[in-house]
Amino acid sequence: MKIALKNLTVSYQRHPAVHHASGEFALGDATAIFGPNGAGKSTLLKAMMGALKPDAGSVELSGLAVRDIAYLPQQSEIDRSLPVSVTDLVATGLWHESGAFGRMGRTGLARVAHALEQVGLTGFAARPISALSSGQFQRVLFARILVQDARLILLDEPFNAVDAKTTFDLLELVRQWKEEGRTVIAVLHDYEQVRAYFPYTLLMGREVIAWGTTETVLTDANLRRAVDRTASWHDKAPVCHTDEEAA
Ligand SMILES: Nc1ncnc2c1ncn2[C@@H]1O[C@H](COP(=O)(O)OP(=O)(O)OP(=O)(O)O)[C@@H](O)[C@H]1O
Repeated sequence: MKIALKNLTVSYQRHPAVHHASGEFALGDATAIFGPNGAGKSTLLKAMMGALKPDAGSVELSGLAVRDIAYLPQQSEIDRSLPVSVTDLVATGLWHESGAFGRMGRTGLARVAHALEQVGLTGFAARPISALSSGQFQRVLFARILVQDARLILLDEPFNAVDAKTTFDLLELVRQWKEEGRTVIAVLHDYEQVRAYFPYTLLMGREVIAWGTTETVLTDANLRRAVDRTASWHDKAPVCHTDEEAA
């Protein structure tokens, strides 16, 4: 198995948001993607799960099938007005086993119930998702990841608008996933969370500013460079002429 970026450039209207990123993620461990607003962190995650097509370069996910990848978008990107229950939503994590419109058997129901128990939401199974608080909804999304049983877990700002207790409980799940040998890659803004739970960090500033162990990456000098690089890349940055075009 290998999870790597190879000279990856991802653009919006050909203006690069992630520029020539290369490197390899630590397998069976947790890596934080860190950097200022607009540094290209979400764009990178979306490219990794295949929602955005690279302009150049590639994401190498060898040894992983689509079903092995779980992706949690930012809460602001999820429509919570859908008339579905907590159980319905968590059960969508089983789609690769039951099919998109397949019936969930007794085992599936038991797995959903167990996942809800693990995230502290026993008793919430029948609630509509529209009636949950932000923190409860985030617990439901983590339960969905639990039933999906993915080997690669991509999380985009999973603790935004989530209280301290919920954040702590969900970070403990990240710790559990690491112990189970899963690879976790999360966009985070909280320095302390990164230092406590994420042994590796990829620091972005539209480009890779630094990538390695968290203590070597999160230095004042690197953080300053990430801010400077991001600020100098405004949205009218020149169209990226890729290496292929130049050749
Ligand atoms: N759908 C889009 N269309 C055009 N430009 C976009 C789009 N999404 C992001 N961008 C631009 O790409 C750049 C990187 O955005 P991205 O969301 O990846 O950054 P980020 O590091 O995740 O930021 P934040 O911490 O604020 O979430 C930003 O300058 C943004 O303006």
